Amino acid sequence: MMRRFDAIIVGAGQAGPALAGRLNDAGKTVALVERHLVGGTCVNTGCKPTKTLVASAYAAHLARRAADYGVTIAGGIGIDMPAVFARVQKVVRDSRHGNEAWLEGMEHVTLIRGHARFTGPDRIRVGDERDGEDITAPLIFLNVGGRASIPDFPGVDAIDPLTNSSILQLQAVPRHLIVVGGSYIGLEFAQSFRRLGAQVTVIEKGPRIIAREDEDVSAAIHDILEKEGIAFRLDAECIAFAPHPDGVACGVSCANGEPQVIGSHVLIAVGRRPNTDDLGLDAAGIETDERGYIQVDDKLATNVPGIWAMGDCNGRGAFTHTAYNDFEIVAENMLDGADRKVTDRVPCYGLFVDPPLGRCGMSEAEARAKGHRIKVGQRAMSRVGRAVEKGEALGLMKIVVDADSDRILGGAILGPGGDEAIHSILDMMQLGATAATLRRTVHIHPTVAELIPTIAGEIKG
Ligand SMILES: Cc1cc2nc3c(=O)[nH]c(=O)nc-3n(C[C@H](O)[C@H](O)[C@H](O)COP(=O)(O)OP(=O)(O)OC[C@H]3O[C@@H](n4cnc5c(N)ncnc54)[C@H](O)[C@@H]3O)c2cc1C
Ligand SMILES: NC(=O)c1ccc[n+]([C@@H]2O[C@H](COP(=O)([O-])OP(=O)(O)OC[C@H]3O[C@@H](n4cnc5c(N)ncnc54)[C@H](O)[C@@H]3O)[C@@H](O)[C@H]2O)c1
Repeated sequence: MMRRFDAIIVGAGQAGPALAGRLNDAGKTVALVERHLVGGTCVNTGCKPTKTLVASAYAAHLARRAADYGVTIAGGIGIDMPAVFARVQKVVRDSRHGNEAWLEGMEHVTLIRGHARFTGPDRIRVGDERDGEDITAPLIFLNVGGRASIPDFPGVDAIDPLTNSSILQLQAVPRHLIVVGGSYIGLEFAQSFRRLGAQVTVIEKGPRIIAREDEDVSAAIHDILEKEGIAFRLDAECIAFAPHPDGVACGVSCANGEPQVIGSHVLIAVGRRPNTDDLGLDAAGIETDERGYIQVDDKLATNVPGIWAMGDCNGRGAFTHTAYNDFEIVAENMLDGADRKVTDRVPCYGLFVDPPLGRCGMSEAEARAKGHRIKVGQRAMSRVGRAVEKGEALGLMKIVVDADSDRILGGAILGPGGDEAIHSILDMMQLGATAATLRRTVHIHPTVAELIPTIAGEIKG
């Protein structure tokens, strides 16, 4: 028997449940298929647990620095790792349960647990051949997300490496955590575990960490992390692993330094891959690129009429806010007669090391590469009053402006509250504002964001 719905959504991550809600309100029957945990990556193994861990790590760091503020802590500080992880798990559980309760309250939505696979352009098999069921709908929305990519490093099968998911199951601080990959995932875990007491080495194949950022931003973050005691091995070309009496030997074959790093645990954080390899896309004729990302147009429609792809699996964003924006685009175009497009959004994201990096639009290097003649306004956090008052004056802020039109092209704020303050530049960019408009805006004293109009007035070619 084939159950029929008005719509099928595969994946209860960041776009699927919200779309189910909109369709439900419009009176449509919806099958929402989820094979694992409601909330997907962000809620269960991504944003939420990591930002909760970052908060514990920040508390430990601040406690160690208490004397800088004239505060004494008798007997030193300790880390109760089971309590740290219990806090992480509670935040995750509460969020997941909240999502589940929200879905259960939707009258026309049926949550079906199981793995979904296309058997035709309008039909999906949930579960295996024997025990599964077939469902069909004229509208299908894919929100299948991604997972950690584990390259075929020599020896990787012999060492049981950690990913962003399994590292959250640890009950104790690793003695020496080797983090392979010096980018968003790797650096957030590296700093958190360092502050919670682990020795940490980051191994990166490129010549610098977070290579998507401008060199000065990348260097400032490297410097901050190194001063906290994190070791870096850059230009690591031939990474290989072998079991070792002390845990794991990681061959790094770098140009300089020891050829091996011996650690107790290895976290692999070298990128993500979309969950599209086991979705039966061929049965529906849905096109992907060579890395498995579903090909979509500017309104997130696939090449097959009636099928859309939202979130990480379409390769047009890799963040929770881009997945959610995908939902808004699809829902408003379909239900409200809107004309929203992916290319209308200004790229933005945070890197939640401490101090955090907030980013929007183009980096300086990107703007130059795209042929813009640019001007840049810049200031070190040591010259930002609020950062100095907080005793957190590490980092920098900068604004990139098109020299010909005076339009704001991008911004970076690495410093206390940088993840929040960046929205002041982001919102101006969404409105297509010029640096002159930003310069005339009055911001609240004393804040980090207060300096944004000042910098907009100091831009140089
Ligand atoms: C460690 C880490 C930290 C992160 N931190 C941040 C952050 O601070 N800010 C930020 O914006 N982003 C962050 N991200 C990225 C963010 O988590 C993702 O961009 C976001 O979760 C993508 O949402 P999604 O809905 O596309 O996919 P997911 O959240 O991955 O959801 C996809 C869902 O589909 C299900 N599914 C897959 N295939 C099938 C199938 N065949 N049948 C049924 N169900 C299926 C999966 O089980 C999953 O529940 C982080 C990611 C990681 C790994
Ligand atoms: N704060 C956030 O919003 C946040 C946090 C975590 C993750 N994410 C999302 O998750 C995605 C994946 O993050 P990520 O950090 O895993 O990947 P990434 O693609 O951002 O970076 C991978 C890093 O690993 C390095 N690398 C690649 N292959 C390697 C190899 N063989 N050996 C050593 N180093 C290697 C790359 O040079 C790069 O520095 C990001 O693109 C981001 O969108 C977002």
